[in-house]
Amino acid sequence: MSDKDILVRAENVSKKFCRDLKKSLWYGVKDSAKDLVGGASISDSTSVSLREGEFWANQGITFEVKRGQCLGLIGGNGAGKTTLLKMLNGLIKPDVGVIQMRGRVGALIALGAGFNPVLTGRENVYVNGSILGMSKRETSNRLDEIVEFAGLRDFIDTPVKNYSSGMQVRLGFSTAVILMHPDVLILDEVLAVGDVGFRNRCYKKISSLMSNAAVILVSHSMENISQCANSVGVMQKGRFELFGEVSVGVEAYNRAVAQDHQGCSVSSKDAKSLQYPVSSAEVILESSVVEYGGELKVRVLLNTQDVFAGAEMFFTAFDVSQRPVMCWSSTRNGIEFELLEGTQEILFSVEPLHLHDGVYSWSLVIGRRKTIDRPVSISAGGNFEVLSGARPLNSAPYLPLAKCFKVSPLSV
Ligand SMILES: Nc1ncnc2c1ncn2[C@@H]1O[C@H](COP(=O)(O)OP(=O)(O)OP(=O)(O)O)[C@@H](O)[C@H]1O
Repeated sequence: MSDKDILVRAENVSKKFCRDLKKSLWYGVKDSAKDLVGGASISDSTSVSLREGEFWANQGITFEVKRGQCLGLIGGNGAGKTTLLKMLNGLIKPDVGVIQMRGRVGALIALGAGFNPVLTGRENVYVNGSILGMSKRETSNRLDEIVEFAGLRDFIDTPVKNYSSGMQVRLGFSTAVILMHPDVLILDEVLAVGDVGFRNRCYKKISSLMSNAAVILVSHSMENISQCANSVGVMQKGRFELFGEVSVGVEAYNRAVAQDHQGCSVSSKDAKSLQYPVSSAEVILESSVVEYGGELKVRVLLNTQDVFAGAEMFFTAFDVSQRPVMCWSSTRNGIEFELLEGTQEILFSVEPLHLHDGVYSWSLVIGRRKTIDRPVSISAGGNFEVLSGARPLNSAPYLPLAKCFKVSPLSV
């Protein structure tokens, strides 16, 4: 691959923001005035140093993405991923460093990015086409494909302000990919609001686009990152903590999350995770680090508003690619139990843990047994790590046993 195939290049890029709105506005006025008078240079001391209230949202970012490559950007909330994408797309400019983009850039960074809410979907596609310098006929030639891919045939003449967030993303993605034929495609987490079917179509489209383009993808789903990316940048506090192989980056990220979250709690406000009669739940692993062959002790604190008979519990572990590698189920272990009314503690241990070295994510689901129509009552998740005794991992998920299982009421 020659230098011509490098479509994205960032060299020592840094961006600072100010936490205080008033100061931020004042600094903005001062910087603009300075720009007008002489132009602030990269070595300008106000550019490279922080003033009161400022912080680095991105610092010293250097990387390249070539044609045919997909870079995944991962990191916790506020790590600086979106800020970097905005600089790559030219929405904001770096305070320090240089960004070079080659070819046409298609980006989906915010919901409905670039769409005029009062115009219909169709009108927005034409507006986007004319911004790209396309004739009406050229846009018309691609409109059918855009509408088809977005699955919005019945809504293409509806104003975009009446679209759901998923519909906005559908049109945004289709326009960015099919209308623009981008050389560089930049995608933020927004795809997450699309339904599973549309997301799968998007990932297929991204794979086919990659033969001729470079893709930069931000996602909190390690499954999506593992599926699409062939290199990864792990961001923390605006810097690349690690840059390189996907599996190494995902594992490092999961390890950091595991240290942060040994347990997980959900309250009744989290309607997706919790259903009547459970009003709050906390799931705690006794230790987030377990030896190969050891046991994983799990403590669940539940508050239920009613007796919940015929309950069933699943504890599933997933590897870095989000493939299930172990599934423990109370029913398979011959355990019948019911949730009591009020506060209670459920203790159980999963063993033996035949998982090789690495970081795993887990999910815990309690549902009503055999009722598929109301399957989930609580669902929670976090991470744990297995140490020592690396052994080959069976490709099929395995079903461990329970050493003990106990439900006891707790007085509050
Ligand atoms: N316009 C702005 N003014 C001030 N601070 C900002 C601005 N935009 C972003 N920030 C801050 O910069 C930091 C990085 O934000 P950014 O949106 O890049 O994080 P992120 O990694 O994309 O997070 P998430 O995963 O939650 O989307 C955060 O502390 C955020 O509050």
